[in-house]
Amino acid sequence: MSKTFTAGDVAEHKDAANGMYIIVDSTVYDVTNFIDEHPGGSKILKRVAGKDASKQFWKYHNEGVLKKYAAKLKVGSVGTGGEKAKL
Ligand code: HEM
Repeated sequence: MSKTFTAGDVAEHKDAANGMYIIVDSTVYDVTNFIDEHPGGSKILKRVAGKDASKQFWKYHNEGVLKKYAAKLKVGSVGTGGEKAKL
């Protein structure tokens, strides 16, 4: 599944009720089911749910982590409203 989101769409996914999304380098990841297995802990991920966490992500991980988890967690990318309208 791949979809184009606005930052506003992602911001609505900040808790368990709507699911928790995070943005890393314009890619949107659904971490709802991953949060309890995150080796860095659930708390830190919950804090950035709904936001662009690129800065925090690259502070603690390398490219290999994304390669390993993208297939499982990626739900789309962030674009402008215009791109979304074309879908
Ligand atoms: C798609 C999102 C994420 C995935 C798939 C992910 C995955 C992982 C994995 C596999 C590890 C184990 C260490 C490693 O293999 O490098 C880890 C550790 C960690 N993660 Fe994440 N992570 C994500 C997002 C985040 C975010 C947004 C933060 C910070 C806000 C964060 C903070 C940490 C911390 C602090 C550790 C522990 C580092 C250490 O023990 O040295 N992670 N994460």
